[in-house]
Amino acid sequence: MKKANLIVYMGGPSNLQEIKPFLYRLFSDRDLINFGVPKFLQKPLAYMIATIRSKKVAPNYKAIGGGSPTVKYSLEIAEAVEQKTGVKTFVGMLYSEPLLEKVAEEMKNYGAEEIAAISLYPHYSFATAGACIRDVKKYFKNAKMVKSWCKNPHYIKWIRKQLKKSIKNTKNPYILFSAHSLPAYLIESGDPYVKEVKETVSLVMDGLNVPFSISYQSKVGPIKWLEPTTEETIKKLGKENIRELIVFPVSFISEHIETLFELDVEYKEVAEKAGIDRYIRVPLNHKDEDLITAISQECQKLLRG
Ligand SMILES: C=CC1=C(C)c2cc3[nH]c(cc4nc(cc5[nH]c(cc1n2)c(C)c5CCC(=O)O)C(CCC(=O)O)=C4C)c(C)c3C=C
Ligand SMILES: [Fe+2]
Repeated sequence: MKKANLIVYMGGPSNLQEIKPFLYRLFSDRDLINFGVPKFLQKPLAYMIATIRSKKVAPNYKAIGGGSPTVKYSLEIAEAVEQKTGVKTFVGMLYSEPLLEKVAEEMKNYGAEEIAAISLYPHYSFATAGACIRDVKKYFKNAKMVKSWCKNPHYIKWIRKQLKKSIKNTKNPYILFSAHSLPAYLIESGDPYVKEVKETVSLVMDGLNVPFSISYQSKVGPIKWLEPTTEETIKKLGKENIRELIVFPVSFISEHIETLFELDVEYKEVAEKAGIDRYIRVPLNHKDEDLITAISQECQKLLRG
């Protein structure tokens, strides 16, 4: 049987022209965001929001080089996983090129019969990894799926290693794990995302004697999202006399708009205004051996035997 790995993710706009179609696909996905309108209105509403939001966020994408590095970095991860596992590794995105729909055709032409699919979200949420699994199953009924990999020892080691490097020359550091937010209605319906983020953080902090907490960033629109927000938490820590703040973007594995702009530009300014002298945002090295090993191991476990 011919084996293949499939890496699935949300994607990102690689240039400014791709922002609107990316946002349209994203807001059309009722599992990612349910506006509470009848199903037939989701797409027209998504089109309206994408039209307005693409203009709002274009300057942010311009500021980080004219597009998102997400697709490029995901392809680099796939290349490294292919080398490590010796198994042909494909990348399919839900909301941008290379669209999963087309990649599934390529995989069928390749003759992939036994497929291990993994999303680049380490933590399971109905909205993210759940949506990836849903779409993989549309094309490959028998694909074996990694649901979540938030406790993989190499993933934990990857975070610890980067954190230790960032803490090295500090005196009284405080670590803030900033996770992507989720609409509160998802958690109320039993979504395990918050629980899984806490599990990762608890494994990472085991034996590290540094104060820490978790906050949530990147909420979109007027509905209720997870709390506390990263912005409010930074302000609060400033008031509590924290002067060295280490920020780790915990639900992400590579750099993108929300690390390079929201954390590095917007929240850096918030921290400065809050009186924090050192604001250290931990970089995400997506090519690191431990991260590649974590993803490779998860795929290998499914294809073994
Ligand atoms: C509207 C609902 C959204 C939910 C729910 C959501 C959850 C969620 N997203 C990530 C990871 C990423 N999100 C990224 C960008 C992004 N996300 C949303 C919306 C939701 N995300 C939007 C509208 C955007 C585009 C940027 C913007 O307009 O603000 C990205 C980066 C994509 C890129 O540009 O490269 C990532 C990565 C997680 C982990 C998550 C919940 C667990
Ligand atoms: Fe998002």
